[in-house]
Amino acid sequence: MEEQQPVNKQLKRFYYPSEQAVEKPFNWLQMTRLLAYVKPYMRSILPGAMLAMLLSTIVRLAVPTLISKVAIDIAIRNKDVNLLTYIVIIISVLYVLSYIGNHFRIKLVNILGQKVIHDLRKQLFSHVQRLSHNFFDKRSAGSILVRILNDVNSLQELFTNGIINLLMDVITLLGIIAILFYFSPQLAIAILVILPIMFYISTALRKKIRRSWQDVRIQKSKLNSHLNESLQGIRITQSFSQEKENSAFFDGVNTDNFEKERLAMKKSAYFGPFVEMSNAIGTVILISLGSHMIISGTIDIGDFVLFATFLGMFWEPISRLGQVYNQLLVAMASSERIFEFLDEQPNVEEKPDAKSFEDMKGRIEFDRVQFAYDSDRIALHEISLEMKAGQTVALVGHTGSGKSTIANLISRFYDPTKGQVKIDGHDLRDMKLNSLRNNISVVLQDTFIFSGSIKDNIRFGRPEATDEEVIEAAKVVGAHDFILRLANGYETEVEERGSILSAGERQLLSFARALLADPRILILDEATASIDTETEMKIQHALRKLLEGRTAIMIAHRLSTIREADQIIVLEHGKILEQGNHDELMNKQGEYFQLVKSQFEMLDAL
Ligand SMILES: Nc1ncnc2c1ncn2[C@@H]1O[C@H](COP(=O)(O)OP(=O)(O)OP(=O)(O)O)[C@@H](O)[C@H]1O
Repeated sequence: MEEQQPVNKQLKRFYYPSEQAVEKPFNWLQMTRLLAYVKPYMRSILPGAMLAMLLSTIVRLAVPTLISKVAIDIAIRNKDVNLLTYIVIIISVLYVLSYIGNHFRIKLVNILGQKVIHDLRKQLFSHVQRLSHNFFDKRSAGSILVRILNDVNSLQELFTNGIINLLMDVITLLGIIAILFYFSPQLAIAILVILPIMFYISTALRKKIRRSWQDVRIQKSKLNSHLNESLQGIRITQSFSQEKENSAFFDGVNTDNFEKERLAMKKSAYFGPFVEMSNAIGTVILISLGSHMIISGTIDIGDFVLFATFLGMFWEPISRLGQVYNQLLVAMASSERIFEFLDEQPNVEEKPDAKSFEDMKGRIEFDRVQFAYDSDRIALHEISLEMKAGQTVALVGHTGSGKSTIANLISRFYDPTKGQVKIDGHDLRDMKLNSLRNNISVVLQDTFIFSGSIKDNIRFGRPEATDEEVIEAAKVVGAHDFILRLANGYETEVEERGSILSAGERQLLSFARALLADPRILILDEATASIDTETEMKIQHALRKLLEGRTAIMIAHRLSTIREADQIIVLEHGKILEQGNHDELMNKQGEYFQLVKSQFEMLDAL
């Protein structure tokens, strides 16, 4: 613990904002929305589960009543062996029914819970997938993961056991109270008078216990976050020899976790004995008052046995009700977070009457386009440009000048705040998103390789492509040779992010992927940055092939890739400074000329 503080204070690292409240006040509206997920199963699973639950509850109440009021008070008192035999048979049949009822209740309720969770997770995932880039800009992947996994999981308990248990417990409690009052209102009042006091104390105790377990959960999530971050950044940690600091921080979080868990256990340990004590008080009242009542003939021995049995059965549902209440509060917080995601609408929306691109040519126009990611920082200032179909256009400029932003607007990952982005004369906002994006391939510097075979990674954009087409695409971009050198060639399985491949190899794979998808518009965002100059020379030819007949937007710092472009657009602070081909811009001796000069000076200095 001591070691953790200085590390934390000095470094301002490993900052994990606490999870939002783990529980929220009960909210009917939200509960109704949550319960709507059970609706599809109202006719299939739910009636069976309810029936099974009712059956086992009735047996639970009927057996003690039969034993006390019929077996003891009638059969035993009158020494009626026949009646006793009947009762034994009836009770046996009831228990068999209860067994069957319980079996089906547990089975059906679990299926119901799993189905609801499955539906909810499916809906959440497909909704999140459709959200726009700005949604992902604002959130870490980890926090989205937590909602799709943990928040949905925390609803599972409510849907599997919670709701049915709630009904079962309420019915059991009301049943017990009704039976007790029916047979002896006086004794019932005497025993149940302690109920509100016990209920109050147990609720207060539970609240404390609940808070402690919330602390444990928050601490656990910090532990998870740290573990996750540490494993992801292990290479950097090792290369900067920060293992000791990292371990010290982990020790701190781990110890905190232990402390919180110890505290929660300590508080929880009060609850069991408290329930026993409540039982004991009830029993004392029952024995002292009940025995007097038997002697005075106010009640029968059977009533006494009935009260004693029900008293023992009373606390279980009460304590479980508290548990369901906890589940409800946790579910409120989780469902609030889930609904917040589900209510999020994509910023980039498709109009209902959106049209499809028929045979896109690839002429791109920006008509006085202004764009800002945040309202206070403008990334593009009313720029106008035209990229003719089939042209290769290089976007050049300092870091942060707006090159990737232009590419993002062409793919319509964002909509301009002012002006229009058009392809073949159509405003992108009037077109179907799929029909636009099916015509565009983007190759980024940090290309993403999915887990799976090399072959399937190449055919990512066109899953129906044949093996021959995959190999042909790899050959054209010069990836074929290195793929053949892998353990299983095209069938080699790569892990998530393709860490067994070098950055350059991953890049070549993404070229093959782009070529196979055969887009009309190709965006290469710093795509050749990870490839060494020699390989780049080799693939220049492949690159030309890749660009052939398509409109290509290349974002590059390297002169060799830029100079062959038909058009070079020089950007600065979101504005176009210069435009033209290499020779024109060199003659102009402006910003581009300076950029080229500085690259040569840098090379000379080496
Ligand atoms: N997702 C985002 N959210 C908010 N601001 C962003 C986002 N992406 C980029 N920006 C900002 O927009 C401006 C333009 O960024 P852009 O990525 O277009 O630059 P770039 O020219 O491609 O830079 P680089 O050469 O470094 O890739 C920068 O000021 C950047 O900080």
